Amino acid sequence: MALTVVWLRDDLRLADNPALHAAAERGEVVVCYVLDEVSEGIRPLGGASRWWLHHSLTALGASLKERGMELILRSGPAQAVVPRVAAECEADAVFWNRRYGLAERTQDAALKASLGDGGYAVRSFQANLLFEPWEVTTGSGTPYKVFSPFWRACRNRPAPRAPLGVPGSLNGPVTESEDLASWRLLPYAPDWAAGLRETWDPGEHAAQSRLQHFLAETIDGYARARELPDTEGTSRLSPHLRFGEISPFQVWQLAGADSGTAAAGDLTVFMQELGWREFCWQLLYHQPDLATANYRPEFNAFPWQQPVEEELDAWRYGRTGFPLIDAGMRQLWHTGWMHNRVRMAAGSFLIKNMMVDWRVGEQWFWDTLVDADPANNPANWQWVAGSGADAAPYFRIFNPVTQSKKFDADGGYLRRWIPELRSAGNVHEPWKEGVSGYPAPLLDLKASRDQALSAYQDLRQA
Ligand SMILES: Cc1cc2nc3c(=O)[nH]c(=O)nc-3n(C[C@H](O)[C@H](O)[C@H](O)COP(=O)(O)OP(=O)(O)OC[C@H]3O[C@@H](n4cnc5c(N)ncnc54)[C@H](O)[C@@H]3O)c2cc1C
Repeated sequence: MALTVVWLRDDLRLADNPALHAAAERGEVVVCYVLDEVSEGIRPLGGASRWWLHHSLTALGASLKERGMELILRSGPAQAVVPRVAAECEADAVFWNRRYGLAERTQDAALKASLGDGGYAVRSFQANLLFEPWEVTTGSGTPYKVFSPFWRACRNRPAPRAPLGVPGSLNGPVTESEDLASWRLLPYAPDWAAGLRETWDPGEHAAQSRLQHFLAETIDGYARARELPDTEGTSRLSPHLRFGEISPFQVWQLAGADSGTAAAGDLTVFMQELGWREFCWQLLYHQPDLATANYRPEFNAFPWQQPVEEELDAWRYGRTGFPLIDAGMRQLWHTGWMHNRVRMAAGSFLIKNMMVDWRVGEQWFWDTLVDADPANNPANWQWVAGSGADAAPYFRIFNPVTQSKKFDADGGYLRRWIPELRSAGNVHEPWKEGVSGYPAPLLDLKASRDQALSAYQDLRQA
């Protein structure tokens, strides 16, 4: 009897899981997840992501149990652990869905070779991106560096495939599994995850409900509402997509099927956001050190300032004295998520007003976001810095006051996240009236903006 080990990674779902589907079609299945915190080059998860992973694995284990299956948990170097699991359960095949980071691809290629040598059938599948990064290239075969032509080229390709269902039947033997609690993915002493628990419900069922809710309630008006941090105007699918609890194919198809009711413009903008996700991943595929190296090497000469720890903490914990930045950073600290417009403003403030290297902010987001994504996070930080592909122009410095007046005119978002400002008259510029208990501005917006502009101009002329 054929028996396939399905090695899950960033694809913690049963539906639209091509590796699982193909394995179930050939015979018995063992589903396994490996916590690999030791293999070289694999970026260790941040705290919020570890919290998410724990709950996502719990949800997946429960879904498998309903079908009479066990989720097999192992830790250690995947290179050794996966073959061991395959040998223990006397499998004849190992399947997985593709990953796109260099260290991950290198690991997968080595495993494919060694398992193949050992007589196993090994297959990998496209599951987590709508378009394989190597398939979308310019006429001369090079990767796209600008989003719009990249996305146009994607849209000119055959439409993404229809998603697969949950395999009709799943069965297979049980082999030894580690205890999830022993992995200590959840924070303890202190337990800082109360806000995450209040806000999120990880797992495939919750991801599906969130998508349904978004398409029924929120997609109408998305193009405008997505800019307003005080509105639930976006899908909040990002952590579910990050951990593969839902696939982009499922989102794509359901959103497309909804086109009868939603305005075409809203759908186009939403699908374009999924396109940005594809774009970030193709950037990472072609520049694997996206989280550590400037995409534009001329930025290597940028005069970043050595951050003062107290000032950095003021940014991290929402005490800069600029309400939009503080509201965003407190939302992030409490819920593990921040609205996109505020992410851009908070990033711009750190990089351009405080002149701190974008990598410092990227690492903080990596630790604190539940959707911390190996491609989206560095690509967006580099976009804000101006050092990335198709990046914001160097002279674009978000003014936190103008931004909050424009996108949170009545101050609802600011008041929600900054209790000190709840009864302030001028919530956008509290320093004008002096609100007790709320910090004075960390810096002079105009002087810091001029300083950044001059540094960016020097860089251009160099
Ligand atoms: C400095 C900075 C850091 C960021 N870090 C991350 C990160 O680690 N992980 C992450 O998923 N997104 C990141 N983003 C992009 C964006 O802020 C989030 O994807 C979005 O806020 C998630 O909310 P949502 O699911 O409601 O988005 P929606 O508006 O509903 O969009 C749907 C999906 O499209 C994708 N998407 C949307 N915007 C972008 C974008 N700019 N780039 C890439 N994909 C996008 C996401 O997968 C998102 O879930 C970052 C943006 C900035 C400015």
